[in-house]
Amino acid sequence: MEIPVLTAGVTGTKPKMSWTRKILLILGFLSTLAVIALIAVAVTQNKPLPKNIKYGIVLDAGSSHTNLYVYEWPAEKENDTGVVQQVEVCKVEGPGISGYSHATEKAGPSLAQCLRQAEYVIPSKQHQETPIYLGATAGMRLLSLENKNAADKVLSSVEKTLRSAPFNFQGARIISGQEEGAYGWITINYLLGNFKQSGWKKLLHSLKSISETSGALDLGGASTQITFVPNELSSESPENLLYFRLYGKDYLVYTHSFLCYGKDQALQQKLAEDLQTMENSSLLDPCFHQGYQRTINISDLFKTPCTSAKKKQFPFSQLYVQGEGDYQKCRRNVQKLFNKTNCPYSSCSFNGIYLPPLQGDFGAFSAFYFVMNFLNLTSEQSPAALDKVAATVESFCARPWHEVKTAYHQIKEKYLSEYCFSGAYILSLLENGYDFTENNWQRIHFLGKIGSSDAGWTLGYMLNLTNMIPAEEPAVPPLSYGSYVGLMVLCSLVLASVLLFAWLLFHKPKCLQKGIV
Ligand SMILES: Nc1nc2c(ncn2[C@@H]2O[C@H](COP(=O)(O)OP(=O)(O)OP(=O)(O)O)[C@@H](O)[C@H]2O)c(=O)[nH]1
Ligand SMILES: [Ca+2]
Repeated sequence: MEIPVLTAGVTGTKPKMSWTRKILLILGFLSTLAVIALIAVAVTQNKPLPKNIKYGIVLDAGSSHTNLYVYEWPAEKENDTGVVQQVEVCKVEGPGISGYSHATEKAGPSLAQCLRQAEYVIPSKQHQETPIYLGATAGMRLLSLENKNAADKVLSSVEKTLRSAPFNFQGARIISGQEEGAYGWITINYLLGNFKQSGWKKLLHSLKSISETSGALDLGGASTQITFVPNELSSESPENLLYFRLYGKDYLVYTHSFLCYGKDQALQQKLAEDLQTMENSSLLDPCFHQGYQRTINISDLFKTPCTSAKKKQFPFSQLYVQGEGDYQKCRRNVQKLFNKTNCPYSSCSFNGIYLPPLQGDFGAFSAFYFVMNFLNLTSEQSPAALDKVAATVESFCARPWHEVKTAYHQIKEKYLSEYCFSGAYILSLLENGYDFTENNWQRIHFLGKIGSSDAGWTLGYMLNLTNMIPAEEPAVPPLSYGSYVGLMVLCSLVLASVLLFAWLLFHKPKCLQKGIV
């Protein structure tokens, strides 16, 4: 076969460029141009569009107080997981809305300041399209049991105020304990990115068959919720089972809300129980620090449906609580709140409520977090073992009140005085109530926030009401923007190199010919 470059090298005369060579050169040039154009088009065409932000507002009308949350998300990514995030939280001054039972018309106006804050955070041209929801929890559940008329008036007052705000009012209602548990579970799993798994993570999970979702533990002032996906499917107690289809996957979730077992109502229950055996008005209470004193109106103690069954005539109208600071005694005292004698199912938590065997990791938030965080027991790097947690609460309870007050002067006295009781109550609820042991204790992760969003039921509630969690997995491009552009560039470079190589092979330039001759 004749190789033209070698012939040219031997003759030494200036070669005249052949037609084929000219064509190859033009082709090479055009290919390079095409590659450059290809890259330019890929980059410009797929450049993310400027963000179009949407907003949503949820008010969490809890038993102890109301919080207003503002969420935002990019409009074009509505159905993706993990794109909604909290941008603002406003704590409403004063008590929770159920605390306005004697001045119902003041419940709505109490929210005005936080609504103004939301108006400030959300651009005014988007006010009208921003949905606003209010969900009331255990405080209002109790009020409606105690005085339905007052509860309705409180909700009307709240609705009137929310309707007068410039947002798109979507409703103000009491949510059920089941909903509260379920939405808390949705919130944390959405924020942890557990619903939608892509590529390798999905494969890894199916190979190891590990639990894909995290359970949720919520401790409020008036109720507490436990929600998780159990290992075995059981239809023993259908009212505790919920079915969801999210992003193309089925979930059968166990949930239960214990009304009267939030930490404030639990304390009321404990004091009401203590009163039953008292002969005078003075109570030496092991759950408060030595030197701490509190006076409680007996009529207030028995107002709530959580204690009303224990109401009787007492020869005194006020209860004088004196702290004793004895954790072990306090634990025994608190333990009595969990009745484990009767269980009509294969397994129970307490008060005859079905509880399947615990499964997987749990995210524990609200007062679980406030209390454990105060006691420095929330570290994820070195999670404390159960005995260390108990020892920490014990030594905190043993500290005299004057010392605690001086050491933590910046903390509200109401919160500070109750950390000892709350620590003992949390341990009792988790250990005696739900049967957590030293073996699975470290699977509880105490968390206040996930990213910028508070752990709680509100985000899950909004995601559900705005249909932002689809039942089926939305069709998404197989590659992300970055990988797509990267792949385009790589293919183009390979193409260009192949062309260049081919050209060099068939039309070796002069400079490369010397060595051959
Ligand atoms: N230490 C501390 N306690 C708090 C804080 N915020 C609220 N609490 C208390 O923790 C308990 C639970 O608070 P939340 O989770 O807000 O309860 P809630 O939503 O009002 O009550 P539910 O309607 O039962 O859910 C209550 O006793 C509150 O008084 C806080 O920032 N620090
Ligand atoms: Ca709550």
